[in-house]
Amino acid sequence: QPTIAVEDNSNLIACLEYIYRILSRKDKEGFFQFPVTDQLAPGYSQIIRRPMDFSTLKKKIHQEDYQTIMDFRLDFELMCQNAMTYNRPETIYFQAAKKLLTVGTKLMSKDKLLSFRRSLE
Ligand SMILES: CC(=O)c1cc(-c2ccccn2)c2ncccn12
Repeated sequence: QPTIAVEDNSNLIACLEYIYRILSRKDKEGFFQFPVTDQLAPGYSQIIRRPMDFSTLKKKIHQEDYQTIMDFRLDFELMCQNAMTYNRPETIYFQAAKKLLTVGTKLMSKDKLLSFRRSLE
């Protein structure tokens, strides 16, 4: 009776939840908690082709859409880049995105992930 190999993603999900919580708490103004609406940001859905926000990141973690921390990091970076594409550099949204991106990049830096992965071996 062949056993179906089911990936045990529980460690990965616990890691992603931990990283998500740290980053989400950095967004004190709540700018990134939910999808940006065209009411808030005129023309947003025409300019930003792949919207992303913390509520979507969280949903994808629990839907097990992320196979690695790097997959999650790509969506996190997309969320910050969107804000730095739509909003002008002098806006609070652009500056909040830039700060958030710095925190996330440090938290999920390549060397950190590498040493973490080695610690699991
Ligand atoms: C993230 C982003 O680009 C954003 C969030 C918001 C936002 C999010 C929640 C409450 C108020 N504003 C926003 N408003 C206008 C233009 C852009 N934004």
